[in-house]
Amino acid sequence: MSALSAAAGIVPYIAAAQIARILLEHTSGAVGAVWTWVAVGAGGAADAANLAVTIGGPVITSTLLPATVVVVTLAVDWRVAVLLCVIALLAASALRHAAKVAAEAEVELERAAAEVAVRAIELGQAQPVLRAADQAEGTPRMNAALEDHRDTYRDGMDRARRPFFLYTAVIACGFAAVLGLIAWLLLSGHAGVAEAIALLVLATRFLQPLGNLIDLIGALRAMTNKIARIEELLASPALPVPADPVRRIDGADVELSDVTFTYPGGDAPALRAVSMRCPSGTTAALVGPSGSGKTTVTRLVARFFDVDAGQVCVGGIDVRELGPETLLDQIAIIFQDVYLFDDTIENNLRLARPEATWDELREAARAARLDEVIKRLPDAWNTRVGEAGAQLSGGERQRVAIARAILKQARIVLVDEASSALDPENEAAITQAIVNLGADPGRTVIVIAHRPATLAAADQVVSLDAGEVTEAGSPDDLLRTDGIHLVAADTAARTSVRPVYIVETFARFLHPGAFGEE
Ligand SMILES: Nc1ncnc2c1ncn2[C@@H]1O[C@H](COP(=O)(O)OP(=O)(O)OP(=O)(O)O)[C@@H](O)[C@H]1O
Repeated sequence: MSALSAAAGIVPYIAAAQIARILLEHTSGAVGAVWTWVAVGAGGAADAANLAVTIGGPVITSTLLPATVVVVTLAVDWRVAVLLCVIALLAASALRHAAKVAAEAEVELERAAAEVAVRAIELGQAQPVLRAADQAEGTPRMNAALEDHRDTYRDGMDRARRPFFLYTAVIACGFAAVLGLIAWLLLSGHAGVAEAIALLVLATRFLQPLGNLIDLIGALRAMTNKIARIEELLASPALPVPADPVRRIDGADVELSDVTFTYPGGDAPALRAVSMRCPSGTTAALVGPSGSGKTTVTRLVARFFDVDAGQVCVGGIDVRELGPETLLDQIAIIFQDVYLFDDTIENNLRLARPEATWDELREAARAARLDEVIKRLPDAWNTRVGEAGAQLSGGERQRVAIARAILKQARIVLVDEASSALDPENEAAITQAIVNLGADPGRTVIVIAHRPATLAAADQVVSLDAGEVTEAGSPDDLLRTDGIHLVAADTAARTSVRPVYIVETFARFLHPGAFGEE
């Protein structure tokens, strides 16, 4: 057979393969989903359908194209077609195994990656403290933890990669076997040159997309994991919304009656039979050692969780009967670490009420003692605060949050007072800002207090320990009882100030006359 006729002979095969490729590259939907299931392993039909939509095209090309090539090959030589089928089955089974092992390794890998990221952020955030202790590169414990998680991450990467080598080996061996078979067919006279070349082209078209599946399977697995995480999040039960929610709160008093609450998955109740009442227009200071339940009280008032027993009422209405927006419209929460957007001070404030007038902005800033900060800034209200508000100190950021709460006209403000050491100016300003917050007769403030001045300015102090109320009363009442020691211990622990100093400072606030300061 001349070279010309051999070349002419393979044209129909190549044309058939190209037509098949074009057809398959434009096929979508169900077939892709079936093959995606094979590739993804235990992925699930719903995920497969989702994935077929997004990366279905390449998957179809990489899977249906080889299937069609097998059919075309069958017309040329059944033995090569059978061998291709065997290779396809072995490859599918190797791929399923690889996907399963990779999925298991990836869970471990993601946990380690998250841990490494947290440690790295911690290392960055703790730089001031570490530098002060001449340990800028991290404490040995910190570095050991980082090293440990890095090793886990490396192991996970290796474990996830290993099974794919098996798949590559199957494809490579398969190609060698096909070459051998074609050579034997040619040499034994079972196939002519044209047929042998056509079979070679078909085999290449068959194996090439199978090789591409390795890359696709990684993308598919990553997507499946992400979808699983989103589904897990969406599956977490929402708090029940009343069929006919109350849409108006008239008062601002907050009352917890006999509240017992355990966090989902928690072993012990975070609060046990806690009762406290904060009349409208008053400020209640929560104190107690770490883990005593102060934050939990504020979370329950904002209805982040529902109580197990008892009742939380706002304006006399059980928070479970209120529409979620109605409650959150009335509440402002000031966290210890205030997040600010990398925008101007003005825009960071306007977040609370975009339509606020300039007078309202200025008044909120004045009450929050933010005006003096703004005056010092190079562009006053137009100064950008930097990423996460990095241009401002922690105390100044908390003043921005207080100004936001005032601007929002929230009737209930929940404050977790900054516990980090503040300079005297910031400390006095924040205390004054919290006092100003509570000065509005229509507003109730619940503050997790870490400073004597804040305690002294409150209308009542509620002292918690191990989820129970141990003391409650006016600051004066508390001073007369042992409660002051508890307050002193907690505040001292947080501020690294000697308890005796705290007790004395607190007493000076309440009874300046006794210290000759009147
Ligand atoms: N999300 C949570 N899941 C499970 N348990 C939690 C959760 N948050 C807090 N707890 C537990 O509930 C108890 C009360 O915690 P809470 O944060 O209210 O205390 P706290 O007095 O505010 O402490 P701190 O002053 O350290 O912030 C603690 O035992 C704590 O471990």
